[in-house]
Amino acid sequence: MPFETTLSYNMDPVSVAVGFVAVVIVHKVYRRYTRISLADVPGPESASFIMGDDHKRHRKVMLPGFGAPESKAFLPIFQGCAESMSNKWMDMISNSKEESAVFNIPKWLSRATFDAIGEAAFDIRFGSIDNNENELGRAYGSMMTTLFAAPSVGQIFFQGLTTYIPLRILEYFGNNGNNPRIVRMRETGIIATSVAKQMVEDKAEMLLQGKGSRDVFSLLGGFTTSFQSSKSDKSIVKANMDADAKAKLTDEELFSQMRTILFAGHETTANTLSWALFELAKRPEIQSRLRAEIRETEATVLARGDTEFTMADLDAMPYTTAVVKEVLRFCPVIYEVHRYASQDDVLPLSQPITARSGKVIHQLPIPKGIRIVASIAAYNRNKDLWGEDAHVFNPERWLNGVASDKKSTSVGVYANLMTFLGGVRACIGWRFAVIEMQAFMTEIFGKFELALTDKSERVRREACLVMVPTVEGEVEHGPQLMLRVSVAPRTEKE
Ligand code: HEM
Repeated sequence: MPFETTLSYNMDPVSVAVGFVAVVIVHKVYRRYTRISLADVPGPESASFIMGDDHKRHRKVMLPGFGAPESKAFLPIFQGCAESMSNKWMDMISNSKEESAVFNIPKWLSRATFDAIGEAAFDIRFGSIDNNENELGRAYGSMMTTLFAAPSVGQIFFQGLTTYIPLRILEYFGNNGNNPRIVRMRETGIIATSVAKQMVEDKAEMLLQGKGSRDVFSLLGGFTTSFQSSKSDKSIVKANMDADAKAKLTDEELFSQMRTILFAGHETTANTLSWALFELAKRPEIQSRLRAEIRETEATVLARGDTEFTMADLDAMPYTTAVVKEVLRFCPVIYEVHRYASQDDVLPLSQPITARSGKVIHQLPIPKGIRIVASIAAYNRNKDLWGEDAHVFNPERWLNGVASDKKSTSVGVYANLMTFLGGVRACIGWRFAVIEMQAFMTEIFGKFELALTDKSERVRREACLVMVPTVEGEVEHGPQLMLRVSVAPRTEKE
């Protein structure tokens, strides 16, 4: 990286457990130009950008919406969105002459997960699966590839140069620049804010009428300064009654959080699911085993008179759980994080490394001010943790004890993976994401068989802050993963 003092760090398990998560990971930084322009999308007050005490305050406000019971209560919403998508697929397959159809998977999943985040987080029906007309859904759709895919040498050079340009000039450029990528980012930010404002207005009215439901926002909304004045209203969620006035979010902060949740809460899950479908399309034997477990559980569900899987049903499906964990290990869509050290530090290493000088190093000195690029993907494929076949997609490792959840260097919020990170900046929506994945995987693989196409043989992992599938030579077409989908036959017993 030109002009910057950067440490590229492959997430040694010991230093992750001992120091990285605890000390360094708290302090985050984006390359300034990217940060300024990217802040247009979630908003400058978003949890992704704020630091220190402000960050703690935002986390405290948001956490009640993302606990285990709250996330589990969203299962029927996720199942409904997955089913809407699969009903569309069924219709399109039955109308096709070939008894199968080719779908651009990330586009469908982006629409379905956008509907899911709308309903679960804000109690709003975006209806993207039905008509794909939602302006914000469409703006988000190909945003990451438009902005960050295949940067030219000039763009990379400019990014490096921004370290030396005064912040005010960069901000002016971010707010007024005509570069198509900056314009796109700005416009998406404007649409996202107007959607957030509309949602706040609608929701405020509902909450004040005592119609708040269990969506994340009903919990979040209670903390805003707007609601403080109406504290006497008994209808406002209990959280608001208990909240310390200093802990509340301003309206601007609330809009930023809503934009963060709208974006972080659907593109990550949509791309993770896309990679899941890709890995399974390559492996029909894993699909069959998964489908057998799903249909066996389905038979139990129907026999007891229910129509949908409960959380207990999903949690009692060991193979499906193993596949979900393996997808999250093998395909971490946020593949690296950027931090800087706010103080001198030292990180111990699990294995000594030999420097170019020949000196053997047992710990890594971290000087104040150094920027650290930490690879989540490298941690998730560390052979010491995941076995010699760490580079192979193999759900079996979660069943045969190789990838036991309780490693001696246990880090991360889920399954000892770094996919959702760990520590105070861990993903707030990880439970939400895991349950959403369980619901979508069960719906898709219970009903369909997936196969590769000529185009999917040319899939390329496009690193645009989120790892997005594109096709070699067709990056300008945005997210692309074309898979052939057919209805999975049922045996007489099923
Ligand atoms: C498979 C899906 C997901 C993955 C892999 C993922 C991963 C991550 C990672 C690695 C971070 C830390 C980024 C950094 O600090 O640089 C993060 C932060 C965050 N995620 Fe997720 N995420 C997912 C789904 C979700 C969902 C569904 C939501 C909300 C509904 C969400 C909301 C957030 C928020 C608000 C933050 C910022 C937290 C903070 O800085 O305090 N994420 N996510």
